[in-house]
Amino acid sequence: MRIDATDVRKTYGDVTALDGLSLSVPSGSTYGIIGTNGAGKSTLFRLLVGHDRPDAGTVSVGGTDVTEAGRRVRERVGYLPEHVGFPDGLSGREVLGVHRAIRGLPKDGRTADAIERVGLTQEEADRRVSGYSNGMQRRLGLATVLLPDPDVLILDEPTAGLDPRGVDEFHAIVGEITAETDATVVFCSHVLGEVERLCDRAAVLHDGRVRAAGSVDELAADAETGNGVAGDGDEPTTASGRDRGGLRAAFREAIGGDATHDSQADSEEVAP
Ligand SMILES: Nc1ncnc2c1ncn2[C@@H]1O[C@H](COP(=O)(O)OP(=O)(O)OP(=O)(O)O)[C@@H](O)[C@H]1O
Repeated sequence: MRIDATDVRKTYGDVTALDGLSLSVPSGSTYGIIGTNGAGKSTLFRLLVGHDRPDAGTVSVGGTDVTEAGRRVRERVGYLPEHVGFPDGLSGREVLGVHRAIRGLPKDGRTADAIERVGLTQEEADRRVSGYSNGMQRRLGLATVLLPDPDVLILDEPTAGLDPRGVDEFHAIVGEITAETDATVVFCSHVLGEVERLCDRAAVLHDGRVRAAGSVDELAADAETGNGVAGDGDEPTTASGRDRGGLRAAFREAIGGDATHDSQADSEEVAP
């Protein structure tokens, strides 16, 4: 399913979170959103699943306007917010059972499948979530969004706080999903190498607007050759900027050399 956001504006009091943002995510792509803190990534994701409404502009998933038919869209979308809380008294398996029931999904073994898919052991799934580590909670969160076999996955900083093994395992899960299904996967991350590794396309958000978007190769190559901000063309370029960390250059160029944000991106680039 493709995703389109057109001229989207969203304010919270005096704060403009999204300032005329437009973005197109082709069906079946793995799309990385990179941006500075406060760029509007989480706001965009909330609008994509109808948890919030734009002040202006339109957001659609699979051609369906999210503002008009949010519930229908959410049936096909798995959304993992940045912070997920689970009731302490329940086991991981029970949490999944509640999610399955709320979504009206059949009891057909999908809970056990989801547990296995995210790398939780069946024994861990029977433990109370109050005793889960951060990594186990992230895995459980991902399992909840995989339950309905969604057409679209929207993941808000899914690897934040994971140790290197957890990050690798998350990458493997995304790799499996993209290899075995035609799901569209959109996630945001501060780790540019992760976006380069996993995504075919990416966008740079800054101050509530898309500053650059396109195939990862194209963005990286354009930044390296000084061709300026890339458009959102369909064909990747042949030059592979991936090998040379070119996405970092694209990010720098897109946010206009803001020194504070730049150093943050650099430091997080090397973080696991
Ligand atoms: N519910 C809200 N109430 C008030 N301001 C908000 C709200 N949600 C977001 N904002 C503001 O909107 C701007 C964009 O926030 P958002 O959380 O979307 O950014 P982000 O790119 O996800 O940031 P981060 O990388 O730090 O998670 C910020 O200035 C933020 O303070």
